[in-house]
Amino acid sequence: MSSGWEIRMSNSKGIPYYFNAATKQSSWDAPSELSEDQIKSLPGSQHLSGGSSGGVGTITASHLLVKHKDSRRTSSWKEMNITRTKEEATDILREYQAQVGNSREKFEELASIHSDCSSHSQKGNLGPFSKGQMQKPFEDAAFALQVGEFSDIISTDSGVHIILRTA
Ligand SMILES: Cn1nc(-c2ccccc2)cc1C(=O)N[C@H](Cc1nc2ccccc2[nH]1)C(=O)O
Repeated sequence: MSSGWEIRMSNSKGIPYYFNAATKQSSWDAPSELSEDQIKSLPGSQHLSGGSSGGVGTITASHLLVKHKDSRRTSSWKEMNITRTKEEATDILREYQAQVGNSREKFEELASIHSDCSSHSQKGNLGPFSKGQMQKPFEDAAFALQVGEFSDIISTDSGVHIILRTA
């Protein structure tokens, strides 16, 4: 007998939630009455990180990148030749961090406007990725996050970043 539960993807938050079509209940957390195996067998389980769509150990994250003169690529969709220093880039990103607080909406707004990554066009969303795909400092920080959590400022060869894990 089906429990009526299914897993859906929240478009506004970009993270999965549990919905029961019979009772119309919805919850960000897995229903306590379901076992791990039952959850993995629910309709929509591919939305769970590590589901069939992304493979084992796949997460989804967004980021806001500020490049500097020592970045691997010193141009972006915004600027042909980025000359700010790493210290200046970090100060800029700290200001964005203060404006974002814990707001995903504000983060996406600022990433869309200010991120020096071409993912700015997707509100900073990089899509799903597994270990071994991103620069190591970025991967380490992103995989250490819980879904919905922001990283502190981290540095890669591309510049300085703030990461939000979304799935
Ligand atoms: C890894 N990646 N994904 C996208 C992307 C994803 C979805 C939609 C559009 C662009 C862009 C990039 C990328 O490497 N962008 C670079 C900057 C950059 N360097 C990164 C290092 C780690 C993670 C993300 C990063 N983004 C650029 O534009 O110069």
